[in-house]
Amino acid sequence: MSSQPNQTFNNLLIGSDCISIHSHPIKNKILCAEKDFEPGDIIFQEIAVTAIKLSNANNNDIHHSESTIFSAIIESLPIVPLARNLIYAAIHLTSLHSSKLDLIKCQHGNPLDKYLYFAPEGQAIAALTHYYFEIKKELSISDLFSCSTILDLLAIWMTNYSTAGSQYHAIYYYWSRMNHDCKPNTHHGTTGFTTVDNQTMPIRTVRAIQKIHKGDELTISYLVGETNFQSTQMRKDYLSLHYQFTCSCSRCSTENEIISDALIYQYKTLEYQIHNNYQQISLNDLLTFKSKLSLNNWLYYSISQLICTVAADSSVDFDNNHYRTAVIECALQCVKHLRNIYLQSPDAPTNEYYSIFLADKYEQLADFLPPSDSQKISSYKEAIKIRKICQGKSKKIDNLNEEISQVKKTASAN
Ligand SMILES: C[S@@+](CC[C@H](N)C(=O)[O-])C[C@H]1O[C@@H](n2cnc3c(N)ncnc32)[C@H](O)[C@@H]1O
Repeated sequence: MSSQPNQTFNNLLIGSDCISIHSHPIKNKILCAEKDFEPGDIIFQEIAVTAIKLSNANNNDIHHSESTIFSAIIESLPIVPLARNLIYAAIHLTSLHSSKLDLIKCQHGNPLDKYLYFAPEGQAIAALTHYYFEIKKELSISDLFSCSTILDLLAIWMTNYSTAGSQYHAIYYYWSRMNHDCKPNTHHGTTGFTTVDNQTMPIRTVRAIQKIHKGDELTISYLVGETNFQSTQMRKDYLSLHYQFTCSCSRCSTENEIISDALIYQYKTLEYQIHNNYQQISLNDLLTFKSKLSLNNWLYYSISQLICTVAADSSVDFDNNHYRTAVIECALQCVKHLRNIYLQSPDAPTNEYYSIFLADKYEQLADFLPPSDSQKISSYKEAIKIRKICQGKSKKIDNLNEEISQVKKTASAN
């Protein structure tokens, strides 16, 4: 099921001349950059083609939620959101206007067969198949939708959707064309919602996290949390199981596998040492390790957390002042690097999670810096700025302002 819609579709808010879709012999379609980008640049911003609201109660976006058979299936499924969401997605797809369906049909979908062996996805698919004719009758689903059509659409949905905030799953015309790389060159996030035809639609923003040249493929990481820190083989197994491809990115290539796995091992060792015995970590180890991380944001983010932990632990007897200053400096560099990537534009944080993390870290590190260090004030200011941008999510702003004036007084007295 791969065709191109014949009408022009443009849900891009930013970047219509920055990206293009191309064919690829292995990956099917790929998204490419039409110009150069620096880390932190917005590449494109897009409104979803369609989205479903996931909460079971008061689900206005699912028109057919009163259906008895539909509710019965949902109730009979295991209490696993994924299984329920699949049924919601299937029913949602049959309620879409044909022009939207055409847009979705041109996306790539991996076969669903493999899911039949897994719970809960398999149970959802089996329940849908089993009850399909009753559902169809009860919901007056058009004859255009046979059970196999629905399963094809569901395959596309599962291969291409993304969560948007905590309540929505959505499909995007451009974003859903982005392939995986274990060392991706972009970062993405839901940066707002808008209303289209009385439906809530998420807005997705994609930013560069590496230098990108015109013609480069734009990639994201499909790995979640801890999978980023697994060995090459484990990452490959995960991607093959969930997305049905064998990863051949630079981090997974044969030449880099050993280096990549050694880095992960080093990271794990460092994490263990930091949580168990600070004194064993030499500053050199820390700095050398940090210098290797520049291209992987997940590691960068995690190492920032670890280094901040070292800097923050007041129980550590930092006899060696030089060590302490260097650890704080190292942590500040990490935090600044992350700030440049995730909050490049000073008035538009892309991701609340990172914003709060960064504001907290700036504040924490400022606490540790001596009053004579000019970075103390600038770090507090950075924390305040980020929190203010987050629309006053922090209650600490006033305290911080007071603290800054105190610090200024102390610094000028020195
Ligand atoms: C969200 S879609 C990405 C766009 C897709 N290539 C297309 O043609 O529509 C995800 C699917 O693309 C393919 N894919 C993604 N990353 C890949 C990679 N690094 N190598 C090979 N195939 C990949 C897999 O089939 C995966 O299930």
